[in-house]
Amino acid sequence: MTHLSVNLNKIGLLRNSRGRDYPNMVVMAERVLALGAFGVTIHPRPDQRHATYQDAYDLKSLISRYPGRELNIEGFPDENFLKVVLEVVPDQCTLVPDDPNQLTSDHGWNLGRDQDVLRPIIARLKDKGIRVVLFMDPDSESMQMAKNIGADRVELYTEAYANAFSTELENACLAQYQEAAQAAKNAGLEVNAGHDLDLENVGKFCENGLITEVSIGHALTAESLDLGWDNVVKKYLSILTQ
Ligand SMILES: CC(=O)[C@@H](O)[C@H](O)COP(=O)(O)O
Ligand SMILES: NCC(=O)COP(=O)(O)O
Repeated sequence: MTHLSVNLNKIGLLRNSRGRDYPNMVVMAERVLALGAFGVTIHPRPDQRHATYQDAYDLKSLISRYPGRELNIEGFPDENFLKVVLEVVPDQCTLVPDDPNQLTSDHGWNLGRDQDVLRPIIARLKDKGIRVVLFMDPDSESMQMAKNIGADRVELYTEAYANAFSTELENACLAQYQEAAQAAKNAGLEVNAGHDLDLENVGKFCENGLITEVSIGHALTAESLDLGWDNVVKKYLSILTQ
């Protein structure tokens, strides 16, 4: 079984496009929790184009009413982001090496270069009891270093898998991810995954039982335009609990 954390970034994008509080982030979050999702994720970027820092506080209030469910806040650990995370104290914080002007997340950490910067940041978050996840490419060689600098989990960046799915490259690509996931487990890390996962490709990715949690938002929101929000969430939950 793999936990589903619904990424609400695109709810924030739609909300922000009209300058009103509709759709409401907390209402949409509570709907997925009521359906059985394990948690919700937001990725407040420096320009707050979609999820905002205020959303983090609001979702923390919500999740505190759902014992056993989790709030995951993703982002680049600049001082504004860290201030919010250290005040909100989510269950999990996923550190992502994004530049402010990136369209979306498109790479994992280079720990050989970034380890000395990350180590004290990880320690500050863990001192508050926050589980720390590093957003990583599927590189088996980097998993022990992720553990050595204090990470609790890695999140495998799955865009390459999504692109390979249903092509002749799928099996080789999936094997690389499974090798990286096993290397992470061998290093004492749990394994999350996310980016461009969808109803078609998520089941194959998680069937090996190595993935603790997937965070899914973009495709889930787009699929909801055809199938309905609640129906899509139920479909993901059905796939992930098989
Ligand atoms: C880290 C990652 O791959 C996603 O969680 C990220 O949040 C996507 O960000 P956008 O929703 O801004 O594309
Ligand atoms: N970390 C991945 C995530 O939270 C959602 O990514 P996507 O499903 O919006 O591509």
